[in-house]
Amino acid sequence: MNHKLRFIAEPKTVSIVGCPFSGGQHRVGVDKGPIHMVNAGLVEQLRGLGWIVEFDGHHQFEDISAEFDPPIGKLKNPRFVSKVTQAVAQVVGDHATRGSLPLTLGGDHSLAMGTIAGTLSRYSDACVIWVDAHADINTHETTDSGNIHGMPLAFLTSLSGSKSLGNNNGGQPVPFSWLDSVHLHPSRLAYIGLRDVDQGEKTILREHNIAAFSMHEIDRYGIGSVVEMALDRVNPDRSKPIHLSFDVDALDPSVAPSTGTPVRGGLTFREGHYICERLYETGLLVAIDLMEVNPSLRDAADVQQTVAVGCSLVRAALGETLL
Ligand SMILES: NC(=[NH2+])NCCC[C@H](N)C(=O)O
Ligand SMILES: [Mn+2]
Ligand SMILES: [Mn+2]
Repeated sequence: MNHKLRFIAEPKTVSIVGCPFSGGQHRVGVDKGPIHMVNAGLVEQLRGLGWIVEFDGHHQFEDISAEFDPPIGKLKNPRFVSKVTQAVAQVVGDHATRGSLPLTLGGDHSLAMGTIAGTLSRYSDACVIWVDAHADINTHETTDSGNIHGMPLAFLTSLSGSKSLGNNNGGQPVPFSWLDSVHLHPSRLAYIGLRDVDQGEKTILREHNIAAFSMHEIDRYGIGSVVEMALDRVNPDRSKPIHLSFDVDALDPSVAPSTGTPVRGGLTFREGHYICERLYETGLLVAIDLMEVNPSLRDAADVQQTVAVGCSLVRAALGETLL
């Protein structure tokens, strides 16, 4: 069977957006994730699957020193995260507009503010499948950690925004004001793999009736049914473009140990791959994120395993395992 991608031009092209960025959380090293994945041979692997692969080096993000980026409310590094994600939105949007499939390698998950905004700039009706142990939908009010990688979906769904950060930034635009015009409707978001959701996030998921499939539902119905249930909620007639945002910590720590916020009881190797394979098979994928690989955590064997599994998930999402 020949699996065709509906929205991607032929010959099918994937554009790797390497984002060595860690400003959305506090552990150093997650910025090395994309470098390790590319060094592990990802470009050649994707060419081996028949893709034209564009990769012209990792992004260079100009640091904003902490001195010029004090917290706003509880938010840490708001100016830096805002600036980087804005740049990422532009790049991802440009690739999508050319009919290529942007593959963003993180880096921490705050980057998804950029990737999803970029996708929406080209495909305003896109839906998001968010595979993660965490809901990443804390607002400026509910966040305990102040780490913006736990908040991208609050900004994308406009639960948080520049307006909630006040309007005084020394004459500079308030961080995240570039996102003011971006709105991901909560009915376009579905989660798979959740198991560590903060109390305030649970309230948000309930109040906005967001499709959330936790490990409990995966145990109960099996991953095959859960992916269809998620698609039924956000893409009932299987016609809208899909953005896949995959946080490697969705996988069980025994499968992907090198990540900053591991939570036990996660997806097996096959469950993670099944999600990717099935989304590819729909023909509706338009963008992929693979986030939170942190090669500075755990020993060399664990790092090698996590990087390898990250590459393998990407290959599965780009058609490797389908016959
Ligand atoms: N992308 C991630 N790994 N996010 C973890 C978020 C953890 C926690 N919920 C927080 O707000 O800080
Ligand atoms: Mn996570
Ligand atoms: Mn995440």
